[in-house]
Amino acid sequence: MTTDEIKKEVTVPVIDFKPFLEGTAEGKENVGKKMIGAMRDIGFMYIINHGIPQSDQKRMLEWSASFFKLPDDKKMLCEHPKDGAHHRGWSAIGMEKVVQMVFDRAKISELRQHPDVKESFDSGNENNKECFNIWPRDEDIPGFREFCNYYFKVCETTADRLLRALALGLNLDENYLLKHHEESNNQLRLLCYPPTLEKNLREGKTERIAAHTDFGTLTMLLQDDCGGLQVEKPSNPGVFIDAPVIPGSLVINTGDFLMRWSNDQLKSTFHRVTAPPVDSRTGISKIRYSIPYFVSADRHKVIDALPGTFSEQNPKKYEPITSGEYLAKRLNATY
Ligand SMILES: O=C(O)CCC(=O)C(=O)O
Ligand SMILES: [Fe+2]
Repeated sequence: MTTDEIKKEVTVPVIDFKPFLEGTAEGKENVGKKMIGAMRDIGFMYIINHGIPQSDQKRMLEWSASFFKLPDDKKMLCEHPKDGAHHRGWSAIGMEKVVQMVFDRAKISELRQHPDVKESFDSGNENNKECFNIWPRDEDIPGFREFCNYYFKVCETTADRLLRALALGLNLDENYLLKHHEESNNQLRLLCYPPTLEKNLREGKTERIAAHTDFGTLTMLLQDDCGGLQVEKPSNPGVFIDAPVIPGSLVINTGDFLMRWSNDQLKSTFHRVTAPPVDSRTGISKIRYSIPYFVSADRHKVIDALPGTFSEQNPKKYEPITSGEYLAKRLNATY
């Protein structure tokens, strides 16, 4: 498929990353400008020709399916800690409720009465001793840990390239954003949404993932062919458009931290997962697998509004902050 053919079908822009990978100064800057344009307009984009082999994407989805098919007693051995800040390991259905900017305990409990119908498994940088990974036993799923770590690294390389493109698109030094992403604080999340009654999803009686924004710098999402991802129209709050599956692509979206860092010039947009656009004959939406990779900045480096995002007419809106301070506040409200 070419970008022109895809453009007719979708509203979230499709950006071809190939010119960046080819490496000419002009090609790299053009891609960066398009990405920044998408982040300013809608906060979401598809990236095609991002450099992650489709065979790796396919294998990661297969490993994810194998993991979620393990019996619960095996998955319990790598259970996500109760401490909300340690985002590693397996979360059973109903453990997590995505809660948007609510910090009041009573209110969070109330919202959790309608849990998101999903299971997840989180892993991160294998060398991080503080926020260590929590794996299933190797004998229960041999090769899983190795492949997750491999795919994590592949995503890391791609994330670094995206950050370089974005810096160029902002007329900054190519390494400007990378210098804030040296610790690899990223998170690989395997998600499994079990078969669910479409009627309940459409009527909002159950949620796959409720409308939310992501916390960090940016998210790179791989989705299987189920569908159901929707993105809020910035021009029309409350109205969501479908972000249909484009095989082999990555869906990239701005996170809240980058929005703040850009003095709100780049949008972190609400998105959710609901029933796929087309009704099935059974009335039951098939299982959905998706794999977001959350890119986060170094925890202890202070950020202030990016150069070029503020002026006398458009002053800085926020105090300087570290990513650690910012994320701690957000994560504690989710778990
Ligand atoms: O499952 C999806 O496609 C979306 C996941 C998502 O938005 C998230 O985990 O933040
Ligand atoms: Fe998200």
